[in-house]
Amino acid sequence: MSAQDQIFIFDTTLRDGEQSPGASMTLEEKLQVAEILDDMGVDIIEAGFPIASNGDFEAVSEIAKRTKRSVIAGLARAIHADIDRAGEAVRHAERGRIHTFVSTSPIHLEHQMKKTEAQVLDIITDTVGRARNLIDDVEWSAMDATRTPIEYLCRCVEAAIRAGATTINLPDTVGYATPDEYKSMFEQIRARVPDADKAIFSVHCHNDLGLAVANSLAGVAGGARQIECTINGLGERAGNAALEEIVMAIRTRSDVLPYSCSVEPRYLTRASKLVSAVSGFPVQFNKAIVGKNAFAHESGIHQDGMLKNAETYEIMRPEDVGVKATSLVMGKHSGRHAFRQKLEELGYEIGDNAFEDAFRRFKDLADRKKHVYDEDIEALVENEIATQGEQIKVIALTVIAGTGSAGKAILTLDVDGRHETRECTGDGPIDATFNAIKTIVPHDARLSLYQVHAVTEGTDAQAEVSVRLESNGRMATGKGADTDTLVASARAYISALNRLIARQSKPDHQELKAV
Ligand SMILES: CC(=O)SCCNC(=O)CCNC(=O)[C@H](O)C(C)(C)COP(=O)(O)OP(=O)(O)OC[C@H]1O[C@@H](n2cnc3c(N)ncnc32)[C@H](O)[C@@H]1OP(=O)(O)O
Ligand SMILES: CC(C)C(=O)C(=O)O
Ligand SMILES: [Mg+2]
Repeated sequence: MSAQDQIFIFDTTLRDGEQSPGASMTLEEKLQVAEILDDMGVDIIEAGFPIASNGDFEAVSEIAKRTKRSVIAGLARAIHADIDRAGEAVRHAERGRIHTFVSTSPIHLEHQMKKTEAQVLDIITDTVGRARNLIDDVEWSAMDATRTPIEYLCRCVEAAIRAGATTINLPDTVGYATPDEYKSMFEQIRARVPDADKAIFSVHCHNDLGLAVANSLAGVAGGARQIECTINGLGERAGNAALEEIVMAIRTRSDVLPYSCSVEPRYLTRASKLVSAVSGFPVQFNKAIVGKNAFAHESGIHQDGMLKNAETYEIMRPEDVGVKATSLVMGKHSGRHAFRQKLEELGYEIGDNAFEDAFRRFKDLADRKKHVYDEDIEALVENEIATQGEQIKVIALTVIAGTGSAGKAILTLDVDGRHETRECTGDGPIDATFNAIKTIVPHDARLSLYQVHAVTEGTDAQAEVSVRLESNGRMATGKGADTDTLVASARAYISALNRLIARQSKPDHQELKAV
């Protein structure tokens, strides 16, 4: 690959990213972000806008002093005081850059700058020249370049290069461009501006129409070799192009994007988490590369494919971006292949009939529960194993409970293949349920333990109930799990009762212990 195919990654999380309303970071937080950006191999870190406040100045200066590898840039308007302040802030950097910008579009010139085209051309020559007197590395940006007539933009770029700008950034400030337009803008400027080859061209895209990454790559196809982007796509309004998406697009599609960049992708997940934590902006679950679901699969057909060969449904390896492993999330869309794999992971080997029963109960559970955790599956399988071959089974339970009346339970049990239903009251719904059991299966066992605990967190968590029954010096403990505590209680009671009955049919000399 030739040197011209190198893409320079310019991260502006600490400047444009911080401009997101509510994303302000403290000095300490900015230092942490700068450190990881430097470690991951970002070429240029835009550390802030030094004239904006003393805090911003201090952050840029500190980052400039501490950063080992990356170029440190400070932003400045086309105003002497801004440029001098930026120069002062990056003075201590191994490699510093002043990034100065001015509007070029008619709407900005008329309404914001209140300047003519000729005045702005003079300002460019003057301010880029001033920056260049302070430092060798000067970037000039044409704010709102994509809404600027191409002839005038050519003259502005020419003036900036002539005054000493080494990087020319043509931002899509308001996220208005389409990929073809953006590519064509770079092609035209590079073809028409004298000495265009003396500068590196740069893209800076906003995501107002969701095109920031596509536009950035289109700009590169048009000849740009620097990409300005942010971690998690943080930035003004809908944000900037996301660094992690750019880096992984270049790596993953090297067949059609023949460029190299020096960012080590293993840091991407860690950087994303850090920026999310310090900015307070959560990362959406389905965000490309760094979203919680970017390497997670729930549907059976995809899980089946993943188990056979990960490339069936994944175009990147999770470990390449710092994610430990693909996760096969168990849920209502999962199939038998994934369920069996999960059971193996959890250390269960069960026969085909028990497997089918457990799978059916898992599907029922997943229909009722948003997240099915490993603990849920463990509870379900333990229950399946424990109740295999049992004489009595819970078929249905309806409970009426509340203030002002006794609890009522309508219970159907399968006893040796016969379904029997009884309605009973009690001191609360659990007492009513246990009374119904006693009515269907009369017995003299005493309840000596009743315990409930939640298998996982959340209001839809499964309850795991333990029940211990004692009779004639023998005891048996049963467990039941369900999202409904009352159903879990009935199952636990029945499980204990089945065991007690089984034990009572064994010879007397066998000592019975709690299971
Ligand atoms: C596309 C971008 O992301 S641009 C960067 C945006 N980022 C920020 O604005 C964050 C930091 N900004 C700030 O802290 C403040 O806006 C400051 C310190 C820069 C300026 O504050 P103030 O002097 O109070 O001005 P205010 O912000 O109200 O208005 C901006 C002024 O800068 C002018 N201006 C805007 N861009 C430029 C530019 N590139 N070059 C020169 N002047 C500019 C505006 O025309 C306006 O000037 P006016 O006061 O003569 O009308
Ligand atoms: C300051 C410039 C580069 C900018 O952020 C933009 O135009 O979006
Ligand atoms: Mg911007």
